[in-house]
Amino acid sequence: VPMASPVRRWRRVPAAAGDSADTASATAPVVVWLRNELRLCDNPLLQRGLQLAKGNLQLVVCLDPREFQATTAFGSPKVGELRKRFVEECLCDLRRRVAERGSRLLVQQKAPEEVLPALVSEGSTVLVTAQVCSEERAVERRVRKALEAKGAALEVVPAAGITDLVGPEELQRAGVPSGEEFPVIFQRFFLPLRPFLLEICQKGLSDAPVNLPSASGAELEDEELRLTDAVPGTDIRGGETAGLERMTVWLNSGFRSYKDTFRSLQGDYSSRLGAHLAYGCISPRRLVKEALSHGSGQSSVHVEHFVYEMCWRDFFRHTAARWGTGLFHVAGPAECGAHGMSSESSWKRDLGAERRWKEGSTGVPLVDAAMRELNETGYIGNLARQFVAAFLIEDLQIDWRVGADWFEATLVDYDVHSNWGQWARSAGVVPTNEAKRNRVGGTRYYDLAMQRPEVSDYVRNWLPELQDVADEELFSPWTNSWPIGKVLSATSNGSSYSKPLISMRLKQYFESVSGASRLCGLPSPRRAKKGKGQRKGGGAPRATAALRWATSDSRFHGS
Ligand SMILES: Cc1cc2nc3c(=O)[nH]c(=O)nc-3n(C[C@H](O)[C@H](O)[C@H](O)COP(=O)(O)OP(=O)(O)OC[C@H]3O[C@@H](n4cnc5c(N)ncnc54)[C@H](O)[C@@H]3O)c2cc1C
Repeated sequence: VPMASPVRRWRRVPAAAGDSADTASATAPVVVWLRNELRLCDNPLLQRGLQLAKGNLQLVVCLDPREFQATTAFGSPKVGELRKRFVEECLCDLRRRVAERGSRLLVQQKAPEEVLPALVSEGSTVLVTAQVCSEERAVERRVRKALEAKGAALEVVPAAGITDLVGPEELQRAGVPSGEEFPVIFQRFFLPLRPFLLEICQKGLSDAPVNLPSASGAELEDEELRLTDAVPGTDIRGGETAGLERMTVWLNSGFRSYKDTFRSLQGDYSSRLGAHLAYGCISPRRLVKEALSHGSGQSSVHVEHFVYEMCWRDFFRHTAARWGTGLFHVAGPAECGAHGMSSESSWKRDLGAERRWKEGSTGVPLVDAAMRELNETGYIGNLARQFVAAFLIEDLQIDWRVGADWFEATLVDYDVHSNWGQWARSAGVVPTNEAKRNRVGGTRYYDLAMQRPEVSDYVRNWLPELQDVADEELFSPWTNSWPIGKVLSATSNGSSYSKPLISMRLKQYFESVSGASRLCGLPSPRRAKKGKGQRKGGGAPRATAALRWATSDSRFHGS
């Protein structure tokens, strides 16, 4: 199982000729410290570097072991194998694009506060994009201190136009308060902003620079990026080149029916650009601008819905800034406790149930199919994210952060703001609107899935053991099965499948939908053919190393 066997893919190589100190430029280098803006086009951070640098610009990425080799507070790898591979692809692409323009991208597997001071001299400036979450800001503080000791400065460039669609300036223009006053209800952000979006998104877009000033003076060895063992499963390729290609293909294909398809389970139903947005291979403003001006400027429900979803991404970034570390606490931000939303005592820990949820062996086919897809490909669509979250939270009543943590480990498009923000919403520990509140505890997301024509194919595709199970048993295989042990039960075709880990309420729900399917022909299950792409089993990725964040910075500190 590829995910269970981490491979060492980063190999040190000797420094290239010309990298040594004796070729250092007399001018203090300007360093662009890239984190989540791994692109050359539409990159105001890079533009700022070009503006400041007098012939000596160094581009650097630090693969911080506290992130790339660490386990989380819940014991998952902080970055799973599939996301590591995505990042490698991003860096290979960026390195090639930078080299074509006469410079180089330095990649180091060390903490930035070790790397950056070694690149600067007195009077140097290091540029970085502003971030709002605790771990990122803690690293920034350490870097600033280390740089100051060398007479260099850290300049934090606003995120609007780099990683975010909008910042305080654009919010003010739309009459939306920012910072601590940022609205907690999405519509109060989106509706006033929408009329200004096209104009905002046209700002600051630029082609990739034709040339980049050479980087001299760096005394650090470069590290070769090498993709060794391919990790199968995902069709998401990292890098600016792949991101821009995917954007073009998407805008000319699936995008045209997005509102009808975005909550599907199979097929080309959504952009799959989340990972490129998360690592900044493409600019969110570019994507929204291209979406809005696509099809000769003809806006449609599909364009509108896509832009609406893109704004959710920004909404979570601004609310993360508002909630601070409260977003990572089990009861949510303190101000929500005052609303009586949730308390620590209402959540359980059950390692056995957590393991079965993670590996996709809960015995509930819809949930298991989605979890196996997630483990094998690093991706599931929005609908599947919603119902597996609802299952962990509502049915198992497990601490919602176990789920957020597992998504952090497994999603290729993991984004701290959207992930933790969405999980907190699903758990009801941040204020939500009435509609979302009513959904919590309901079967809305299972209903949406069961109405999808592809739902049976989806389950059979990811659960080969149910391949030949009769249609009327597919969503509730326990109904006609024979118990053969504590964990396994035999299905009517003789293969084994987990006994259900499920509340009576949900058990009855799946029995009734299976019954409805028997009686009314809904949801019209069809049998999928075993094809080449057929997945086998799931399997949880293993932690790659035991490094942890210093507890003082931990997102779970004090929770
Ligand atoms: C429990 C849970 C966890 C999630 N974790 C993440 C995460 O870690 N990273 C992430 O990018 N999204 C997350 N989402 C939101 C959403 O499900 C994904 O953005 C989307 O499914 C990614 O697929 P796509 O790129 O094809 O999106 P598309 O549907 O094509 O949308 C385009 C882009 O808009 C943004 N977007 C779309 N829907 C949402 C949304 N509901 N919230 C925030 N942004 C959105 C994403 O950047 C996405 O790539 C989560 C949702 C849930 C319910």
